[in-house]
Amino acid sequence: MNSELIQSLYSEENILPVAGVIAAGVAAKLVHTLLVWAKKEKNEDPWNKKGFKKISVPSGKYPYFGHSLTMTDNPTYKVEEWHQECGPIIHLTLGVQHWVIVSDPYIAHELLSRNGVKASGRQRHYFTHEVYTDGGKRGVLFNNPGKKWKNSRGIALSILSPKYVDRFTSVIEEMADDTVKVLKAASDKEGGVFPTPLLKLGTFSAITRSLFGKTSEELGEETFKTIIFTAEELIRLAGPENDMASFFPHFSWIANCFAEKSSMINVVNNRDKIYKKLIKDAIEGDVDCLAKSAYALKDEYGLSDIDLIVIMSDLFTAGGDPIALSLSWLFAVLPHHPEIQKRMCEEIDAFIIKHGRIPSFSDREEIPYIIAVMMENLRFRSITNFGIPHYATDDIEFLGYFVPKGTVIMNSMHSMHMNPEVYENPYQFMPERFLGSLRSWTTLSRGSIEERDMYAFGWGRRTCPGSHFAEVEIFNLTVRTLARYTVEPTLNPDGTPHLYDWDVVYTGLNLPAKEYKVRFVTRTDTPVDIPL
Ligand code: HEM
Repeated sequence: MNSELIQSLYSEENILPVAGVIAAGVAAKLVHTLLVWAKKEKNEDPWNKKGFKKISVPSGKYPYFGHSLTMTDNPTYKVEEWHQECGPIIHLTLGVQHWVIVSDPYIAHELLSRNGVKASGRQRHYFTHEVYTDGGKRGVLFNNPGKKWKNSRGIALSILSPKYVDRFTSVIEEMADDTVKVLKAASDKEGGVFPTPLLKLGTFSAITRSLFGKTSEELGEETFKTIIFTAEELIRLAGPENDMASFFPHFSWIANCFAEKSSMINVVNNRDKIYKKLIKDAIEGDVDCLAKSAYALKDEYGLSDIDLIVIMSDLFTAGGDPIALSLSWLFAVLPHHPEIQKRMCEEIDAFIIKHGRIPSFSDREEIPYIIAVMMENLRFRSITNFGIPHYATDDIEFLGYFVPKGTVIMNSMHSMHMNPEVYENPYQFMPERFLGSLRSWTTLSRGSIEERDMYAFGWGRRTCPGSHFAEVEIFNLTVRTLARYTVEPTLNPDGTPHLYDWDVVYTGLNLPAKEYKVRFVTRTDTPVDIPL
């Protein structure tokens, strides 16, 4: 939550404008608003329904503004604190919105998966609902469940399934090599590199190649930049800061002054123009790509050209950032654990000695330690705060609790992955905890709760459809880096290592690593030379 904006809603400057008459009017409206709200609060309290357990309300709740004034700029840590105070299920209020947040996987499963029919909505947000999905009519990411969403998600699940994605194995491997090459060159040039931006370019390029048959170079700098900018703007505009009226509807007149309506319209216009051309070029071109497959399925799923545009934009937007952020966390963590890195390199070397080549994704069972490190990395640094919030489209009764219709339901991803009831020594990076767990991320995230041991891909009917693509990309970039290089701390002027602390930057939906630098150092102990 943007605390400056919230503070400004509270500030005298905003609440009592200078002109006396306006001030009186505003004050009267404010009093009226608070009276109406107080009366409503008193009359109806579904949160204290008889016969149900009460969901704990953390400290720091103020009249009307609820917890919004105590929610810090980094809600991940604040929510973790609140879970420590109140337990694994908490009830926050932010203005008129009620949020239930869960840090226990079994409770999340009961609420979000077993009650999936009622708990799989997306909240009405001015930008995502009215503008981006054209009134809730299109796409996968922000659309509400219904026939259109089911069919859009059906197409996404089909084209992102192993059957389709594995057609691009060699392309994804080649593109991973390109990214590794760029990282190494940047590291050599400056004596260290902050990998996130280059990883983003690499993964966005792999996605455009798989979706539309064109790499970033083939698309041209201008178009590639516009796609990335559009995706990043979209994520920014989808944040709660841009929907203050739905938190504080009585103050929508102030919130409207802050709303960036023209940016919202621009983003959607850009989206339509770019993706229309990308899809057209893809279906007319000779190169195999996922947009072509989606186009071929379009009629069967009863979807129009504009539906396809929104689906493609959803996939690009949801897919690029998390892969790069997760890899960036891995490269931030590895220099702190040379013993882990050594074991990863030894495993890759043993595979290369046996097979004479770098492992492919289909060889994953032969390199179980690397698979365990990738899992531990997703657990140790969740790349989203709360996944994508769900919304109760009906009243839900579960495990003796009652969650009223209209509640925003979230899984506190970080708190869940750091829950000591679930993971031993959760603050330690310990890949061993996942050794022996060789199931793919897709099987894991869609499997039974008893079999799940990592929760990064969300819940129930809305589970991430891109988990296979993500796993293949992260696998290839990890293996193809460590087959040639180790990830080392940068050096201080006196030659001593400079290890960066790892910390997060809060950016709304995602949790990237704060800027750090590492060196990619050529290994001298590889069994054979694997040129790039
Ligand atoms: C490490 C990488 C990734 C992580 C951790 C991740 C995580 C998530 C999470 C937590 C959700 C929300 C699930 C929920 O609402 O319960 C989600 C949704 C989604 N993800 Fe991913 N994701 C990743 C990569 C990808 C990729 C590569 C793609 C596509 C190419 C993708 C496409 C989507 C889409 C379209 C949705 C919306 C699904 C819906 O609302 O029904 N994701 N992802």
